[in-house]
Amino acid sequence: TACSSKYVLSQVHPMWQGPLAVPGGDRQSPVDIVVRASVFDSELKPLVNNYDPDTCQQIWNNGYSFLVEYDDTTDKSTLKGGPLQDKFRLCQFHFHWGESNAWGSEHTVDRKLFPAELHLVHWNSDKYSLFEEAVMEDNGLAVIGVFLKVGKRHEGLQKLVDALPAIRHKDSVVEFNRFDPACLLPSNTDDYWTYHGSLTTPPLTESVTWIIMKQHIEVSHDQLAVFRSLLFTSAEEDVQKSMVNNFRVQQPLCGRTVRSSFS
Ligand SMILES: N/C(=N\S(N)(=O)=O)N1CCCC1
Ligand SMILES: [Zn+2]
Repeated sequence: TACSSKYVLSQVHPMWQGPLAVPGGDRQSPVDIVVRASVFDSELKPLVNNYDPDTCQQIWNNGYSFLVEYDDTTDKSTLKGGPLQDKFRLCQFHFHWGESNAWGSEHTVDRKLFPAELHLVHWNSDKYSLFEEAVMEDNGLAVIGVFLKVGKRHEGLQKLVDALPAIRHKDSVVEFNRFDPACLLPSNTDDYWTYHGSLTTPPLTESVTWIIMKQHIEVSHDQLAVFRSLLFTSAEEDVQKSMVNNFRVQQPLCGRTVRSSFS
């Protein structure tokens, strides 16, 4: 099976040229969270997010998603608690979404797909001094996943949506300041699932402690439509391609246990 081979060839993904061999390959992401198979762990603590809006630096289109990047040269925007033993620094957040509201998330809950998923990427600053180091280590990264549903307009998201037309093309970047990513978290961050997995885009390294929020956030149809107005392609390319369906196919659990912080 895909779990036993030393090198698993991840599915040929339309966004990346050709199959990608992944070292190990038995703790890949994303996965389907089977609620009835998740194990309640009373040792799991509440998350402690401490984000400083002043560390927000820029928003840019990297040709796969759009990223909001934070200054991670000091411990100003941090995550600790939850399943984590160390302190982690926020370096960026980004989203994955579909061409329609029927799909778009990377993780699923009992096979339920959401129209989009937010990822807040942090790296272990107690153990490493750079993201590039941490990304290679099995306790190097922590990513918070939040599901998006279509409903009422998200006021906090609108500032970000208004910046997107300026970064329509791949490699475009604009300055973006004073954005507090905590406004994108659901009201309840005590209830989450957690498991050990990987990055869902290259380098696909198996260095991520995933923390998936049970409670989703709501954004409006129009806000999501602006995500879909972004392009995978740079301004120079003659064929423009809409940035949609930028999610990875689900990966085998390979015997991993998904724990829950709630019963
Ligand atoms: N794939 C990633 N994050 S994700 N989708 O696994 O959260 N990243 C690639 C390099 C920096 C973050
Ligand atoms: Zn992601």
